[in-house]
Amino acid sequence: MSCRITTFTVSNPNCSKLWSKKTSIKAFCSFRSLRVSVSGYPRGIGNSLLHSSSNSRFRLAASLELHGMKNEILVATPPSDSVVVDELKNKEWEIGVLKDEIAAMQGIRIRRTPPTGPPAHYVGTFEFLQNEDNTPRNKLEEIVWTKYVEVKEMKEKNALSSLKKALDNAPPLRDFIGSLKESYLRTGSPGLIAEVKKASPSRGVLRENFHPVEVAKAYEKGGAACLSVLTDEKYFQGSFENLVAIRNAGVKCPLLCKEFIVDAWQLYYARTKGADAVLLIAAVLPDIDIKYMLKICRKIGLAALVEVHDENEMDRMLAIDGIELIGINNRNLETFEVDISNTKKLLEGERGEKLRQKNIIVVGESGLFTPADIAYVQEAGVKAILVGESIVKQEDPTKGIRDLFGKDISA
Ligand SMILES: O=C(O)c1ccccc1NCC(=O)[C@H](O)[C@H](O)COP(=O)(O)O
Repeated sequence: MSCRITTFTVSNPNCSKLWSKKTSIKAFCSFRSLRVSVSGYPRGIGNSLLHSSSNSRFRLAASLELHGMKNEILVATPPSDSVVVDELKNKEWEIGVLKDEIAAMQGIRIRRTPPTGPPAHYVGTFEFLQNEDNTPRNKLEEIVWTKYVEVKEMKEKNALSSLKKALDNAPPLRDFIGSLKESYLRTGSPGLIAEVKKASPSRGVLRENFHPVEVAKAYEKGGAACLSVLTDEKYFQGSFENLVAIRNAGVKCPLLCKEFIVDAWQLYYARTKGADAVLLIAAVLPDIDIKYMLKICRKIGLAALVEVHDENEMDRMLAIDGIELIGINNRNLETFEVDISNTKKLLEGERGEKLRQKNIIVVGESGLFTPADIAYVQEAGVKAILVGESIVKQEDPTKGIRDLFGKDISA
């Protein structure tokens, strides 16, 4: 597929002598990524604009027509010592775009990277100005794009090799799934994963005077089997400091690191910070990533809560071996619509049968406020629930748990 360049200017006088009237530019697209090649360029420099940039410095402004859309592109050639790094970044981005193509084939709508270029704040060889296709289509996609950049930066500060070494000193693992099962047997009600969550994109701030350790202790006192700790800062006002603080405060409930995992590096990071379990979202991760991440979780001892929201995601996860815990989210993370009948819908018929055959524990997630809600999802087949808003908002979260179940589940 080729693209037409409608205008270009060479704006750096230092390199203008390298250009002759004969110079022409072609742009090629593969998987919607862009390659620019230059002909009529002096010999020995090569005809790829990117590769030749190590020998000269110049800027090229071009307006490209791509898929019938105008894209304003600024190609800024950096000093030669950063060319390799930038080319690697571009390659990484191209791989991300390719992965998105594969994910789309599995019905995944969330794109991991902006399709027409790296995010606007990305500074590399290509700097694409914002256009419609480069804007996240919904909040979940925005969170994922932000997380992708965030994780890249974190990885630069904490190499995987150091994280692997740090695993030796990580706090001892607690049995996340075992605790849910034990609670279900003991209380006859779904085991509670109580969420330590200050705010959310759909509900804003849920608890003004938020003291994560106090909330965690109150949940434990109220009979929670496990805790879910939000670690995302930008959208949930959570943090890894909260996770560490709760762990260090002597809370015994196993901890789920509630994070948007887009890279296996995050699994190691979560473990070094004291997590016993992680969340893998099927709407975000293609099957190949889920399988790979499950393998790593097993290797480092983390339990994995695999979250689905619709039939397609449930069927994809039922086809993957080794999943022990599936969460059905009643909240659509693209629209924020909450409907607890989603849990029932996904547990009906063959799907429910298959889940039972595979001994998978199902967790009902989001939008649970009353004993009637708990009874409804339990009747549908869940043996555990994940609850945030209805209990974190209560002045006394211990009492919040009692009110939610309509009974004391602590004894
Ligand atoms: O809660 C949100 O607004 C949200 C937005 C985007 C992605 C994820 C989001 N929430 C994660 C959850 O699903 C909930 O925190 C969790 O299931 C508890 O739900 P709730 O009891 O309704 O607070």
